[in-house]
Amino acid sequence: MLPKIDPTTTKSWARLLELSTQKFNIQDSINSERIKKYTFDFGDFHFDFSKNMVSDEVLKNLIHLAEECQVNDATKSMFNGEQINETEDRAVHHIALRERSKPEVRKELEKTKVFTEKLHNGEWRGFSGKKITDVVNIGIGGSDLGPKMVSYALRPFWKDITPHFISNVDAAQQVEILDDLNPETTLFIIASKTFTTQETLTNAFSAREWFLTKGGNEQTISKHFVAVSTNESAVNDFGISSENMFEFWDWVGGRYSLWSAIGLSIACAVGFKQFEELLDGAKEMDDHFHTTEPSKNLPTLSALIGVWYNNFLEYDSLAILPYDHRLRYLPSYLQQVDMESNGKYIDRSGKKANYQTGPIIWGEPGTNGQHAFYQLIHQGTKVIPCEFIAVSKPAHNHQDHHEKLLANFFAQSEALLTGKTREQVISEIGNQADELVISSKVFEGNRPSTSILFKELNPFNLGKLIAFYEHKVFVQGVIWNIFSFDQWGVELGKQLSKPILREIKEQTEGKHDSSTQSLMRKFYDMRK
Ligand SMILES: O=P(O)(O)OC[C@H]1O[C@H](O)[C@H](O)[C@@H](O)[C@@H]1O
Repeated sequence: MLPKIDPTTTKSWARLLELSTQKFNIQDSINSERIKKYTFDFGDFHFDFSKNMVSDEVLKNLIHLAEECQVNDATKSMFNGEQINETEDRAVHHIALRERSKPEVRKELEKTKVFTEKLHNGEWRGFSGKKITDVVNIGIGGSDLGPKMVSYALRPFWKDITPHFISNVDAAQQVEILDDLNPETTLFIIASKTFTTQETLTNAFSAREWFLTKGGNEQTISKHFVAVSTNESAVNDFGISSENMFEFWDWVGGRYSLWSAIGLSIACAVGFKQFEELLDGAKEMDDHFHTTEPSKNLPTLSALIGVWYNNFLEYDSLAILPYDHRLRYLPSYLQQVDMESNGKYIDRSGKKANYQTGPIIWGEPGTNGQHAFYQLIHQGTKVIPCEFIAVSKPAHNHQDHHEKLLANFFAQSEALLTGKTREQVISEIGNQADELVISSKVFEGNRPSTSILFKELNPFNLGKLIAFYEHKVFVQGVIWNIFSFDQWGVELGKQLSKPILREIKEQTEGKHDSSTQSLMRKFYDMRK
C-alpha cells in the first residue's frame, strides 16, 4: 500500500510556497561549490542540475517534502513488488524484469534467447525456406513506443534483421510498411498485453490477410506470426499457438513493459546479448535509485526539481531535447511514461487534487527544434524547463557534424542561462539602432535547464537512462498522491467509439450531443 498523504498539508509544502515568492538568479548562484553539489557522475553519465532555478534552501525543503510524503517507503513497496496499483488491484514489479531472479522471468528470457538465436542463425525460416530479414511489431502504446524508441536508439547495433513498427489503426501506416516487404522473409510480432486492443487486432488481422494473399497459407502462418501477451486464450483464438506466444504478467504495466517479452522486436534487431545489456543498465539505475540518499539520488533529484517547477513556479511543461538523432523517439516514449502515469486529478484517497499533477511532456531532437520552437523557449512569456541530452561519442565518423551538434547542445543551455543584456545588444549593433530592434534582441536569460551527457549510446547506457525517467515519474506520482500505474483516462474515448463505429457502419444516427451529431452528419455528407 502506498501512503495517502496530501502533499499540500506538509510543512515543507508551506515553506516551499513561501520560498516560491523569492526571486532567484541562477547565473549569480553558479560557482564551484554549486557545480560540485548539483552535478553527478554515474558510470558513463554526467548529470548537470546546476542550471536549474533551485536554491540550496529550496532543495533542502524539496528533500524534506519527499520524506514527509514517504517516498522511501513507497519505493520499498515497489521494489518488493507490492500491490501498489490499487485501482486495478495489481502489483507493480517491472523491476523484477531487470533483476531477473523470478523463475518465470528467466524462463521467458530463455525462450526469447532461443527464438532470436534461431532467427539470426537461420534455423527459423519463412515458408519458402528463406531467412527472416524483417520483423514487424504490431502493437500500440506501451506495446509500441518503448520497443520502437529503443530499436531506433540502437540502430548501429542492428544485426541482419530490420525492425518495423505498425501501431496506428489508420491503414496508411500498414500499407506504407508492408508495401516494401516480402512475405517470405517477414515475421510479425503481435504485441498486446490484453490482446483486445482495437488498433492492434485490426492491424494483426490485416497483416494475416496480407500474408495469405501474398503466397502464405494457413499451414505456414506459424512460421510468420508470433505473439506477446498476458492473455493466452485470446492469442490462441487469433490463431497463434501457445508455443509461439511469449508471456508476460499483469504486474508489468504496459508503459513499463519494454523489459519483458514486449521487447522481443528489440532482441530481434540487436540480438539477445544486447537486450540483456539493456536490462543490466536499467538494473544499475534501479540499484542506485533504491539505495541512494535523496540528495544524491538522480531520479529523485530530477523529480523534486520537476515538482518545484510544476507546483510552485507554475512552469507546466517539460521539453525533452535529445541532441542525438537516434533518440528521436524518446520524447514520444516519455510522453506515455510520464503523462499516462501522472496525468490524474483523483488522489489516492479518491478526492480531487487541488494542486497540479503531471506536466506536459514534449520535445524534438536538437538541432531541429532550434529552428522551430526554441524562439518561445528563449523569449516566450512562458518558462519551459528543458532537458538537454547528448552523447559524447557518435556511432559514425563524421566528426565535424558531431562537433557542430554538441556545440549547439552546449550553446542552448548557456544561452538560456546567461541571456543577452541590452548593453550587449547595443555593443553589437550600435546605439543608433532602432529601440524596437534593441528590445527585441535582448534575452532575459535565467531560464532553467538540466543537461545529461553520456559517453556512448549503447544498450547498457540506454537502459540506465530509461530507468532514470521511470523512477523520476514514480517519485513525482508518490508526492502528488496519485496512482501512477493505472490509466482509466484512456477508457472513455474507447468506450464511446464503439457505438459510433456501429453507427458509421450501419449509416445510422445514435444519440449524441448536438455538436458531435452535426460533425458526424458532415462526415456522412462528405463521404457520399
Ligand atoms: O498492450 P495493449 O494491451 O494492447 O495496450 C496498449 C495500450 O493501450 C491502452 O489504451 C493503454 O492506454 C496503454 O497503457 C497500453 O500500453
